[in-house]
Amino acid sequence: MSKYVVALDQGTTSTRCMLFNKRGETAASHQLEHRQICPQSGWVEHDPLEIWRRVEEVIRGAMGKAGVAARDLAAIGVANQRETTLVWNRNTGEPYCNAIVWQDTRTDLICAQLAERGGQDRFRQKTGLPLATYFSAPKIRWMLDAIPGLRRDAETGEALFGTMDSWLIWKLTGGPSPAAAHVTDVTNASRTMLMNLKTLQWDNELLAAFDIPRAMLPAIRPSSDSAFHGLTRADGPFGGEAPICGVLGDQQAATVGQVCFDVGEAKNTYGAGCFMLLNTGVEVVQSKHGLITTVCYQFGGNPPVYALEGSVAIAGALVQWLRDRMQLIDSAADVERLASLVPDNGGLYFVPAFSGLFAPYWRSEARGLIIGLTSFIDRGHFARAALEAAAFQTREVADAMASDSGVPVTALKVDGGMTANDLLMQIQADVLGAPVTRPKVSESTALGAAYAAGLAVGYWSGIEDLRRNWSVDRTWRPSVDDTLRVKNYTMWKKAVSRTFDWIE
Ligand SMILES: Nc1ncnc2c1ncn2[C@@H]1O[C@H](COP(=O)(O)OP(=O)(O)O)[C@@H](O)[C@H]1O
Ligand SMILES: O=P(O)(O)OC[C@H](O)CO
Repeated sequence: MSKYVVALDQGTTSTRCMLFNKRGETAASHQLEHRQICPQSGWVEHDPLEIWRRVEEVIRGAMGKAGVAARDLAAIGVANQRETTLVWNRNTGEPYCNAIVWQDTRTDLICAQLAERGGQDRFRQKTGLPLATYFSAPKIRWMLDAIPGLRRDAETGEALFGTMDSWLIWKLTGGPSPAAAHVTDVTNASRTMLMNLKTLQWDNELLAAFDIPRAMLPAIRPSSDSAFHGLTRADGPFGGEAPICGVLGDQQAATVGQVCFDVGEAKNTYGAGCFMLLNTGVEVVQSKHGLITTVCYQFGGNPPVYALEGSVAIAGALVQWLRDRMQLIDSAADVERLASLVPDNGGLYFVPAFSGLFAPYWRSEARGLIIGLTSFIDRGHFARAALEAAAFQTREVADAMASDSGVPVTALKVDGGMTANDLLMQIQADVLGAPVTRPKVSESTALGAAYAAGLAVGYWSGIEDLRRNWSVDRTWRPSVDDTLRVKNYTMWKKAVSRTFDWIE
């Protein structure tokens, strides 16, 4: 019997490889960051070959720490930053350019032109998404327009498009050998703006509207698939053949890792951004309050399960910005120590609209601001305001979820890199006025990808097995009164309104 299921979590800021046992416990883990490339204002890129090298290193690192070989693995699951767009050559394996990251706003004009007919919600009925720079289709279109010869290669199928899952699976299964798998799963496909949410197929009307050739697109598969997505190559980083049977966008993976399998169950993940997903079952529910509709998961031949999502572009990325660009702190963890030096924000609000504002506003012309500056403000207030920004943005999407579902958020399951920050967790409970619970395995994204893979090969027999694995690490309860909570949130909303209409 195989000992472990392995998960790759290719995130916005870093890549992890984690091995899990049957109880969902971590047997080994290895993680590496990659560069955030910002060539001009509003542009964010990743180097696909650098990310592939990180993937190779973390796989070898985690397998080495656990002392296992490919034959010890029951299955492989992949979770990935969603929407980030890559195009590479099938014959050479060379990317045509850097990946355009989900936070990148260069496609503003493409989106605005498409919205001239039908408005921002022109494709929402089919895709669940507003026309926004966030999603893949405008990014593919930008590449097709900007890179000489790419459209010709795309039309013949020599140029391949993929989100990060497709790229990594193609590499792991031997690309550029002709046998390499060019696939994606329904959750990742639902973020491209090219898939019809109901048919789970690429949609001709959408392809025509964005002018994207079908020949460059991957095959769409279930998230958990016993007829696996591909077999790893013996000469690759796993050092042997193992089946890739689980693929999920990272936020959907975290929803699975947090065992939100019932309608009405939700989780919030704090990574580079912040993403709250609410399981809405097998029905497509359209939001009236600025959320998006997305495929949550599809296990084998079962009907897909959908979710409402509140996507916040900048959360942990703001902490990283304080570290790398402002050099206010040496490590992300330092922000907690600095923020703990002050009892409150001292009247300072930091709205990190670096990529415009996502949910619930969808304002691409907004830009970040810091407001409330007085001579009293010091570095501690900056750190505190940066943490509060994640908590206030989460409150806004929680309010939108409550309005859409008619049920208030009375408790929140959380995970992701930022939840290591205990002060942030207390701030979140205070801002929300509801308890916040972190599970023992806070790497829910990797765990969810492992679950999808393990379910496909019978390593876990069903979702009841997975539910038994979930347990509480710690819960934070609100510690401020309602008057203060309302006052602070009102000031936050006022600060947000000042970011609007900044870009002409
Ligand atoms: N102790 C901490 N306090 C605040 N933010 C943190 C802390 N540790 C990590 N982060 C932030 O969390 C993010 C990393 O979380 P992770 O879940 O790995 O994200 P991703 O999947 O986006 O790469 C980074 O943006 C980092 O700045
Ligand atoms: O890499 P993360 O965890 O910040 O997640 C990024 C999201 O998938 C973007 O939609």
